[in-house]
Amino acid sequence: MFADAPPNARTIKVSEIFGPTIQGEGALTGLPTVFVRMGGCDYRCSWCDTLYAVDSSFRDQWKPMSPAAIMSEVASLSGGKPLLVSLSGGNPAIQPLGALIDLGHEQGYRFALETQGSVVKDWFSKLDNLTLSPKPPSSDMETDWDLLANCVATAGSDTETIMKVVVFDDRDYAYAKEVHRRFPGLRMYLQPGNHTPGTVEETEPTIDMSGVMDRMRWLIDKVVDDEWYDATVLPQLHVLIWGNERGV
Ligand SMILES: C[S@@+](CC[C@H](N)C(=O)[O-])C[C@H]1O[C@@H](n2cnc3c(N)ncnc32)[C@H](O)[C@@H]1O
Ligand SMILES: Nc1nc2[nH]cc(C(=O)O)c2c(=O)[nH]1
Ligand code: SF4
Ligand SMILES: [Mg+2]
Repeated sequence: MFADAPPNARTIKVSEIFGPTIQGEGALTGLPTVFVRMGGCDYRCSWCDTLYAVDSSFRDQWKPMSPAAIMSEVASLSGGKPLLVSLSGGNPAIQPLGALIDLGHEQGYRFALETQGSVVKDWFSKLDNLTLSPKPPSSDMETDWDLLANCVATAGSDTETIMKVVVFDDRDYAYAKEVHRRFPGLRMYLQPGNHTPGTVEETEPTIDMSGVMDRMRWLIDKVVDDEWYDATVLPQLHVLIWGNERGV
């Protein structure tokens, strides 16, 4: 299990590294990317689609890795050619990722990170792209608006920061509008929720694709009827292609 260096302050807990695939969500949708998924999360969203990187029963599958070991695996997947690396989780903001980003940048890679905005790190300013995905009411999580604003401020102007809100219902839609009201300068991405994301027992269940499509159509109608013309509505492209499959 501990093939890498023993855990220390710079060791990163990794659930999985996979790709290249396409980025399936948000502003970078369609771009070839290698994913590095960190283990552990300070949230527990009711509909989380990656419980294997959240629930502590999977902890022994999260491998402590050094930045060099992670970049070596990324390079072996990409054939040594620099590309976009997407850092996700779990909440990747819990991990010490500054040295990893520095090392990857030296080698020509670019870094995007997805986080809910509940933990702020000074290395956010090193990222090329930051996707903040604050959680709407259907998740059963509470938003700390000050922490979210702090994430935006810490990332600064050299990082391209966007907001991506998952929407299941009318209350979630109203929440997304509130995010936009508070952060009018940031592009808003609306992502329809997948209500069949799996459980701790079954991490790759059959997806209700027609239900996901129904929600996508409902969300498009909602945005158009509301004349919210600077919002971008996008499905989880990888989910449309591969359903709930892991590692794609
Ligand atoms: C699994 S999370 C990991 C990163 C971070 N913890 C976060 O939530 O932003 C990556 C993205 O997947 C979204 N997501 C998780 N479960 C989902 C579901 N059932 N339907 C649609 N999007 C989902 C999250 O909202 C987030 O935008
Ligand atoms: N292809 C692909 N795109 C993604 N965008 C965000 C993902 C995530 O789970 O964070 C994800 C993922 O797991 N796969
Ligand atoms: S914050 Fe992200 S990883 Fe954590 S439980 Fe919610 S969706 Fe899952
Ligand atoms: Mg996912």
